[in-house]
Amino acid sequence: MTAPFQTLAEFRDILARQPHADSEALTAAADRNGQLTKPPGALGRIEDIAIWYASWRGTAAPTIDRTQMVVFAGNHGVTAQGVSAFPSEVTAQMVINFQHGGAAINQLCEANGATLDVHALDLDTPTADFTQEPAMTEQECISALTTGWNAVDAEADLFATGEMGIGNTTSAAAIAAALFGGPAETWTGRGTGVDDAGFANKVRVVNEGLSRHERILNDPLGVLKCLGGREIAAMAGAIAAARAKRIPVVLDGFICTAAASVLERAQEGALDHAISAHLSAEGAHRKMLTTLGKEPLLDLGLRLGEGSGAALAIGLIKSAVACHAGMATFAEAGVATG
Ligand SMILES: O=C(O)c1ccc[n+]([C@@H]2O[C@H](COP(=O)([O-])O)[C@@H](O)[C@H]2O)c1
Ligand SMILES: Cc1cc2nc[nH]c2cc1C
Repeated sequence: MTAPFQTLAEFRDILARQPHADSEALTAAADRNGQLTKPPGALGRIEDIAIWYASWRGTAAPTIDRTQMVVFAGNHGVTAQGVSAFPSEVTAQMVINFQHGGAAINQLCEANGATLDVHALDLDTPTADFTQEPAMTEQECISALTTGWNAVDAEADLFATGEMGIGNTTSAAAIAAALFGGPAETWTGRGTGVDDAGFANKVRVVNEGLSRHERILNDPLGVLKCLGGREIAAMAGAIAAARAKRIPVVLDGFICTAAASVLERAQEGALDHAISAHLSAEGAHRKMLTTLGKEPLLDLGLRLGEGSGAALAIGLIKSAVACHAGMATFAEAGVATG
């Protein structure tokens, strides 16, 4: 797909003109769900997932045949402030690991039947330290959004995204604090595992970022540019591109949800086609999801990122859609209704 925007203002306009769920397909899918051989509601949220999926695909009984996972990687200038338990070199090293098939996400995609694409965004040129200046120029931010937009396979019928970027939990916390307000400490977590002093330092850094960029805090795309990262902008671009193609999206953990939050704050309802895969162990993820009105599918204590939680949730979504399309109705099976 070729990205149809060249400025942040044009991207904002596109968000305002995105397609919506198909209400006829939703009604038809709900009707079919009511006829399937199970007590009403007995498959719990699995039923809701199938109906939601059908409403985005625009047919009563869709199937999932082509699931795409895309992991975006970026480096962060704010790591100069000592915000991570790991050095920045790990970002590029993990990208090589992804390419060689050695990371958790490789196994999770294989196990759950998803293709995996990895996009490394200018790893040799980290974003600027957001305590000093905007993390990205408008052009850099647009370029990252474009990479994300163009990464989506138009033929995919389920799209999942995740990230790799040492330092990006600090960026995600700053984005969340800017978008949703409230004290920095309520949005800041331990990331890869900083100690108490490290946590206090992250809170300081988030607060410095918020003060430095105070003027743009009411502009969600300005927040992305000033406090975000390339992989975060790319995830936002990809989530928006999937919406344009009516491809349902599976969101990963804390950083992915922060990227998604930018879209929701820029355009209410921008995440209606997205489902939260899991509740991350990163402390503020629950608050972020509650604010977005999203209930995560899984709660496994994950804090890996790289799309891992989303890959695990793909199995559930495929199962939901397979039941919906493949189960017999009471009439077909000759089973008596209650
Ligand atoms: O997905 C999450 O919720 C998550 C929570 C904590 C850490 N991570 C991963 O850890 C890295 C960021 O951690 P940090 O401490 O360097 O900010 C980045 O590569 C993320 O993929 C991811
Ligand atoms: C080893 C390692 C793997 C990761 N995968 C996603 N984020 C990560 C951070 C680290 C440190």
